Amino acid sequence: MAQVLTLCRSLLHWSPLWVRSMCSLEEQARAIFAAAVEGVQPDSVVRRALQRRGDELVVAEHSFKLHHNLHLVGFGKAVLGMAAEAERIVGDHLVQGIVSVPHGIQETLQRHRKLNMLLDASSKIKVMEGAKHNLPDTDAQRSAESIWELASNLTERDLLLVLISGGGSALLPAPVPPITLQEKQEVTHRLAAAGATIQELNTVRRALSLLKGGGLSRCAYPAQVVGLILSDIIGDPVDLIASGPTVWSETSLEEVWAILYRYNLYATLPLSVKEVLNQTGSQQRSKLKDQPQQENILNTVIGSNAIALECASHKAQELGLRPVILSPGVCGNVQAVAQLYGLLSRFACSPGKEPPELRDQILKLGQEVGVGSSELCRTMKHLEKGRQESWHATCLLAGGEPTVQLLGKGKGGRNQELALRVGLELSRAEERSTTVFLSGGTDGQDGPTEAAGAVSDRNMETEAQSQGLDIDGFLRNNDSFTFFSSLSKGQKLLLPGLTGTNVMDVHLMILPPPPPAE
Ligand SMILES: Nc1ncnc2c1ncn2[C@@H]1O[C@H](COP(=O)(O)OP(=O)(O)OP(=O)(O)O)[C@@H](O)[C@H]1O
Ligand SMILES: O=C(O)[C@H](O)CO
Repeated sequence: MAQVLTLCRSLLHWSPLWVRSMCSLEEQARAIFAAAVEGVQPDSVVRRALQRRGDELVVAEHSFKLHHNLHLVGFGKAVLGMAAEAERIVGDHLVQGIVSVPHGIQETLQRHRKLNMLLDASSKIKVMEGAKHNLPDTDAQRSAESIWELASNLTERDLLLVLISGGGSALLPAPVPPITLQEKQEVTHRLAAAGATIQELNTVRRALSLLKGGGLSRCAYPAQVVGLILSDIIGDPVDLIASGPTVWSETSLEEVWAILYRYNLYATLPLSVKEVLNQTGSQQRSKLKDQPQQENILNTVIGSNAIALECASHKAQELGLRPVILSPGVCGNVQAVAQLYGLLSRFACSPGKEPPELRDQILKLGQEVGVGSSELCRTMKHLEKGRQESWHATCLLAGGEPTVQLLGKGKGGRNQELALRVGLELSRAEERSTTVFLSGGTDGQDGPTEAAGAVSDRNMETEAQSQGLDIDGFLRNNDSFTFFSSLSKGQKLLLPGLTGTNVMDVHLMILPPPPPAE
């Protein structure tokens, strides 16, 4: 008996190694990324969020009576799949629905055989495509008008399910008159081109729209409104994702003007925009009278980067790795982010004790890229333990949306550029680590390329040199896609195809333990 127990213990002890030997670190990294994306698929997030108990719908522990009183609207890049799943769950009580989705998405989903993300031929939901190239256009404006009309005809008997995901702002344009669509488009385009953040952009969008900033739920009053939100902004701010059409928000005019001044737009603003902003103060006072309607609104985040990282963490564990989640809020310059990952790899791979200055460098850099010192200290503790447990590799997971300063004319994306820069950090580090790094966009598309991201490791530079590829030149030209397409015949590219979801980017680094110190 004792022998059997010992055998079982040793099998349990070594099974991770056995599992690991089944596939390379790179294959494991790819499988973990796939699990992150799988966990935030539009259908699975809706399935987790909507519970059906007879004629009752339960969302975030709130229960709603269903009696053929359900209406559905949606806008965003992932809402077609969300709508298909919602209809599978509560379709028998659905009266009507309208979703505003990107131009060409039905054809693309058909092509990728993502049939579960498409509506049945007998669906009660009308699909309206628009916003070519992610820009609000007259098609999207027509969809917004139809959604407005549906919402404004509801009564207190009705329940409006609102499906929201990234890209929703462009798919629901309803400029406050006399602002024209073109004028609104011009303001947002100029702000984006001047480098405004999504938070700044959507703060301005809310002030110029009838439906954003809670306008849709005001319009649906006195119906109950349930917003199911797939987040694509760091920190999951429900008032800013798709510019918060179901979230009561009081526009701070000072903030809006400050943003317009900051990006030098004030002098050249269309007159209509100035007129609307000047009127906003008095409109807001009248909206305040409607405040009790907030009780009719439930907003819940059903998918986010943090959830994707949790799913990735489970997969890593299944593969016998020691997962640690650094943060779902990595932002800032891609160069600083790459340096941070380089330092964390050094930390994990230092035989014995890490160099004395390393901790301080990591904490300092963390501040620049949105990672707090408590998150970093917790992660370093985990990595330190990994150095001692010499048979388990650690899988460090993070997510967010770093930024790239575009100076060149090449083809690339922030994930491929990050993978390239981390590859360089690993190649040029003194420690000979076997760390593998992966960065990928959960939507399956990194910048204007067909790849979602790429994988890199310490051998990248040597391989590039042997193929005559000048890494620094590719970086200067922001040409990471061309680089990875040429390196090892494109084998390091991450090519999942369109995923149908979007919770920003996922970064993961597999850190095998260093050889024991002599
Ligand atoms: N050549 C390039 N190299 C590196 N990054 C690039 C390049 N061209 C574009 N980008 C980056 O790609 C991003 C735009 O692509 P994409 O549409 O995938 O991102 P997004 O704005 O986050 O959209 P989504 O929210 O749908 O993911 C911008 O952050 C831009 O800086
Ligand atoms: O639609 C939008 O506003 C962006 O995707 C952020 O949510």
